[in-house]
Amino acid sequence: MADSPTQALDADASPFPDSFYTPSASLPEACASFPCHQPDWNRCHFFLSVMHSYLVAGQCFVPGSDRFWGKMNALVATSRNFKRAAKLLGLDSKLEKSLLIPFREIKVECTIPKDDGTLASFVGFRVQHDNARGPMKGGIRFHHEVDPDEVNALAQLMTWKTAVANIPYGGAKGGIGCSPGELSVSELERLTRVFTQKIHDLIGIHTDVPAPDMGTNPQTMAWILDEYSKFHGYSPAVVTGKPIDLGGSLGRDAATGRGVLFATESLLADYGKSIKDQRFIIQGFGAIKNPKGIDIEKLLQHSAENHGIKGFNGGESINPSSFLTEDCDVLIPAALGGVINRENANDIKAKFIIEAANHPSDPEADEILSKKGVVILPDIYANSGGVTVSYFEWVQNIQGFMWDEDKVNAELKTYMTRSFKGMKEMCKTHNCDLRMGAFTLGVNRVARATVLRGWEA
Ligand SMILES: NC(=O)C1=CN([C@@H]2O[C@H](COP(=O)(O)OP(=O)(O)OC[C@H]3O[C@@H](n4cnc5c(N)ncnc54)[C@H](OP(=O)(O)O)[C@@H]3O)[C@@H](O)[C@H]2O)C=CC1
Ligand SMILES: O=C(O)CCC(=O)C(=O)O
Repeated sequence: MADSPTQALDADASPFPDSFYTPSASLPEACASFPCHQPDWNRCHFFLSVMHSYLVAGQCFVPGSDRFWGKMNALVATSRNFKRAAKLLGLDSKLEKSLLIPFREIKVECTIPKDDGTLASFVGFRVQHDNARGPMKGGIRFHHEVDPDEVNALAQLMTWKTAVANIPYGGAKGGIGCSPGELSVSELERLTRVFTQKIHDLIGIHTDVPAPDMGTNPQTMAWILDEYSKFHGYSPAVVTGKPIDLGGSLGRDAATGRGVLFATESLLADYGKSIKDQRFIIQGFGAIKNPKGIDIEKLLQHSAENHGIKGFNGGESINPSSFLTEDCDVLIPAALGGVINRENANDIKAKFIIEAANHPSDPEADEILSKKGVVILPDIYANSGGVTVSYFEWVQNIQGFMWDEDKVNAELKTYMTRSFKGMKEMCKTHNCDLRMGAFTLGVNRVARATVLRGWEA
């Protein structure tokens, strides 16, 4: 994987054509644009293997990389969407480059004693992508698949997402490559505290404000808050998604999901449809189906009591590998990135895809799905409810005044509805799909703020 994704993105520094670094350069296409001018799969396959040490893995689809087949590198995919938006907006190329390159990339080693006394080392990342519109904002992920390119892509997505939501933030994202399920609570606490010790002077209330993401939760935020406060004094606004007892906001826990609900309502209303008439697939809770509907209360209760959905009698279990391509009207991927790609896009039966997860579909899938007439509500709008209520939490902490839950939810609805309208207007202006509508909305706001702040050193 690329240690420095921005370096990997700088195609000027390489003898290879731009197309070689783009995700559309599938192997045969890359062959055609290669110096050997030999559109031969096997020769290029060999050549790519030999060049492994020169080219940066993950950016150039090195054979053997899990990014080669099907799943596109997250940073390449995100940057490609950004570049399409920059083109639609007619951005100056220097401004475009400046918006793409992250403000700061942090990589730290985190070693902790495990409960059995042995040592375990992990790598933690925080990529601070852009702060033109305000403090950088974004979650911290604990997951075994965390890699620098993906953290970089997620940080970039946060920049456009906060701009789409029109909240006064930039974008950042962090992560530690670990399997949280295999660590005890005390090991997770030590890991979180060591990570915080390594980054505490680079985050802050007006600099960079972390929050939960996959594998982290309010308890993780409480540890970060406590560790940070040892260095800087008690500072609840330094993280959001905290437990309510430490200044967390009512409604933050459910905010991402509630935002997805408002987003789905807006989209379906646009097509003269409503939620109650649709059949849904929601990824991220386990693979069961019931054509008559699932009793969510019972499922939640079963899951809490049994640590998962296994044994739930209100539905039949299905194969996780065919889950996304089951028959339905609305598909909501709500777990990992890259799950909808050129390998399965053709088999998707849904008419609408609501991206609750970050970057669940890549540009190759977008192209296939658009030809099939599938409408995709993009992540940087669809899942922006989480960071929007994080903003409300930060505001409450700074004001020292707590809002009631009805106010939080009502404000969230106002923000989600407003962003939907803004995104649709951009679709009209630029004659584009919803993904580009959201990207042009976000990128344009960040570009304007950047230019207004000026370039004086
Ligand atoms: N938290 C937030 O506020 C926001 C999160 N997001 C995005 O939403 C997505 C989910 O994040 P979040 O809800 O915080 O994460 P959580 O860790 O709370 O939940 C993730 C869920 O996904 C399941 N899961 C993990 N791996 C897979 C897999 N390979 N296939 C199917 N399901 C899987 C997990 O199951 P199990 O526990 O069994 O592993 C878990 O139930 C991410 O893409 C995140 O970036 C977006 C905006 C805001
Ligand atoms: O709540 C936040 O600050 C960030 C949430 C997040 O990581 C996301 O929207 O992807």
